[in-house]
Amino acid sequence: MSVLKGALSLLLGYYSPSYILAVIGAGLGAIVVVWTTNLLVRHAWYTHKLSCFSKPPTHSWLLGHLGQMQSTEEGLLQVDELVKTYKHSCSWFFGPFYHLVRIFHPDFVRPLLMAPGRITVKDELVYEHLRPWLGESLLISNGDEWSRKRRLLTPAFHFDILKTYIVTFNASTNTMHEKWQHMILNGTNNFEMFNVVSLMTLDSLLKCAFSCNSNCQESTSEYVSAIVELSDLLLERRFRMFHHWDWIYWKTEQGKRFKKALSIVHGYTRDVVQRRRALIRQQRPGQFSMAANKRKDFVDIILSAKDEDGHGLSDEEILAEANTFMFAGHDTTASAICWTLYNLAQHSHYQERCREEVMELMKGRDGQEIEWEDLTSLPFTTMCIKESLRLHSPVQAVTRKYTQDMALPGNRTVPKGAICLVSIYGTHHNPHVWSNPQVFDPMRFDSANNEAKSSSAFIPFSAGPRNCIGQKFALAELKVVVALTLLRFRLRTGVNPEGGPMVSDVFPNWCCELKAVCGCRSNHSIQKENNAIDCKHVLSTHGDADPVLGCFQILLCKILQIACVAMYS
Ligand code: HEM
Repeated sequence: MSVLKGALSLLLGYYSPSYILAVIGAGLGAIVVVWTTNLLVRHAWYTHKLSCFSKPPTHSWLLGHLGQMQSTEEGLLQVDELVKTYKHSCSWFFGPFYHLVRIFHPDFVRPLLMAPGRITVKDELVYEHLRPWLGESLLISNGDEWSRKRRLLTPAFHFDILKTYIVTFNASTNTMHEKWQHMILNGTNNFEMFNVVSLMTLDSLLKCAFSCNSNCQESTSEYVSAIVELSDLLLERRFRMFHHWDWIYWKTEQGKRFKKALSIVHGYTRDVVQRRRALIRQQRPGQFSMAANKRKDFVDIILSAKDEDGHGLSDEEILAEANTFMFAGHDTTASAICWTLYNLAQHSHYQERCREEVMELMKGRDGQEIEWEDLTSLPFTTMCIKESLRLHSPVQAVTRKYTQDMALPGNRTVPKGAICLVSIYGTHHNPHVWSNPQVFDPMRFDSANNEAKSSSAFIPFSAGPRNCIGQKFALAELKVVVALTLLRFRLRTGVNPEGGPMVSDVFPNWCCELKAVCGCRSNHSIQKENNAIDCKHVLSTHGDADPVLGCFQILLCKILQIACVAMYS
């Protein structure tokens, strides 16, 4: 500061203030001119390079499609129109700043998603806001750092580990169903299903990640509330233009709330990791099995992971991965569960067929526990889950950049550095790929059907080296929750108590009429006509109860997509 003052007084001794101001003004002007020229040259370069892609009409040559992409339901309907017109891809630009290629056909998706991890980069525009929460985690990192982490984390999602989580999925679902049951018995027949299911998936993840019984489904947990708050705030930030700049965001009320929730979440995870690390230090070398009677959780496994050189992850890295596990796993799975239940409520014949499949599986068993081996014995239910993931994919798009030019069919090239937006929603709704794409038809996934055969046509978990590491975890949980729900409850779309449309095409606020189904098949029959049930048992483990009609509202608009926004889908 004193140097600056000294220089200023020296200058003032030689030159008049107006002369100095003029020089500063000229300097600033020159910077603006250089910056603008650079921007316009870059804009012209990308416009030229991307001319091999069709371009939907723009507002102007400079502003392009700015303001045309919407983050709402209309935005998704717009994608439906886009895929009808452009078949596989098109180029977009937001002013002279961002140029992107939107991809929605398997032939174009494949080369991009299957490209080696070392040339694939997650672009900052979409993923940067996750960094304060997730740090340099698997989801965000790139290049060698990403491939080292992927190698170290893959064992945590091995079948042998996932098998042990099935008990947890059953237990968390039972807790949720007990809640539904109590609500029905207490005459509360309207509730928002997404929040309830979301708490259930958080409950499961906390048990699988940290062996933590948070009881978050029954009582409020500071940690879980903070995660929900962070998810909501992230979504909100995407839609407020000025909040994209950190130096503005951290000064806003939302930014302060974000920081507060962040300190709760990080404090909790750090505490778990440090305590577990201390426990390992206390044990003799080679003794790392935690306690023989304790099931290994996610933190145990990543604490013991070592690369070829014998190096493991640091505490900060483990913290980042544990936070990512919670972030990436809860809303996505909750959304997939809710959509599946919604689609089955809409199509009672499919619902009944799934229920019969589950009941057949459970025939003659004492309890109502779905086991690991059962997951392959629910073929039709699995087809319904997959069809839900196609029609309503929880993550609607992923974005990528590449460190080299990428060749696409028809002699097209995506220049290095351009943003590629792979629209999962667009690919799943593309009429050139799927016949009657808006129709819920589980038979598409019948093994005799060729429609879903192209692996890049069905990509709810993305594909290639950077696909979802948690997909088998998610599918296992989905099957357990859907199977147990159908075993115990009958779902039917009901009447919206607030009036207005029952359901919209993309993000439904739907009301579900809920009836209990008797689980103890051996003693009771279930009358199928008119959804009436003549059995007094509801959950065989929870005593007698009158099956009461229930109605609850589901709000799915709040789905937080992993690191991608509907805005770009
Ligand atoms: C139905 C549920 C789920 C869906 C639809 C889903 C979807 C996806 C998608 C589309 C990606 C790619 C994101 C991108 O490229 O930007 C992804 C990545 C990822 N997912 Fe999932 N996911 C689900 C559940 C889970 C669960 C349960 C976990 C963890 C327990 C998880 C952990 C991850 C991680 C760590 C990545 C980053 C992988 C990498 O970059 O190497 N996901 N997920």
